[in-house]
Amino acid sequence: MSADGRPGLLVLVVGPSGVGKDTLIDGARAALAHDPAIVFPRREITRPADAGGEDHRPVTPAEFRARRSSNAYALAWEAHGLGYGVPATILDDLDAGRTIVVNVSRGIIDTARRLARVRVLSLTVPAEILRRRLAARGRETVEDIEARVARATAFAVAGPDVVTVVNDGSIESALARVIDAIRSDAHAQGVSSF
Ligand SMILES: Nc1ncnc2c1ncn2[C@@H]1O[C@H](COP(=O)(O)OP(=O)(O)OP(=O)(O)O)[C@@H](O)[C@H]1O
Ligand SMILES: O=P(O)(O)OC[C@H]1O[C@H](OP(=O)(O)O)[C@H](O)[C@@H]1O
Repeated sequence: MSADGRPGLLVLVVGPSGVGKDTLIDGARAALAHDPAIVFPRREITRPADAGGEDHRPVTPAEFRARRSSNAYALAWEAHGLGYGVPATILDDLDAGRTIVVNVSRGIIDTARRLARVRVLSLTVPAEILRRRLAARGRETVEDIEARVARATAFAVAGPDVVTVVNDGSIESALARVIDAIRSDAHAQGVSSF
């Protein structure tokens, strides 16, 4: 149980843009769909619904600001010129002892640690692979891709609750590691490379 008494577990999937967070979360969601104790919340983002990528709830910048100030988000941040919010309903799930799995900015890890017991899944790959993956994904312009690669090293992710997964091999091998880390309730630690 966390210091604030919430019995659930908050699994934060973090890492630079293009590292594979959404891909691995999608795979884990499909593999764990039978388990009602594991929740994959839908993020709210100031990005059009048809931009590609995850199934998010699109909000306007004004709506994002209003919802953020009325505490509709348990976690909220801005990155890449966009606003992101994780709905406050995750707090009810954490109170009920569920496991939440969500893609968040590396910048809000400490804030999340004050909400509940946290396990950080820190995904990494070398910058050249990031650039190649972002270009192949095709959602951003060349300028945006360079800005995202530059941001890759903007944060240090550290702590006893961090599990590092190097996603430079097959998606399947990284997914197996991610699913293990979501399911195992003991605090796993260390680095796995595939
Ligand atoms: N192990 C892998 N091998 C090859 N390609 C991969 C691997 N993991 C992810 N990819 C590909 O890399 C691209 C980026 O992955 P994804 O969109 O999941 O990254 P992300 O971390 O969620 O990025 P962002 O933060 O920008 O949303 C996708 O096209 C995905 O298919
Ligand atoms: O660099 P940091 O702050 O860790 O990550 C910032 C954001 O980058 C990605 O955004 P997107 O889904 O590509 O728009 C992640 O989802 C995260 O919200």
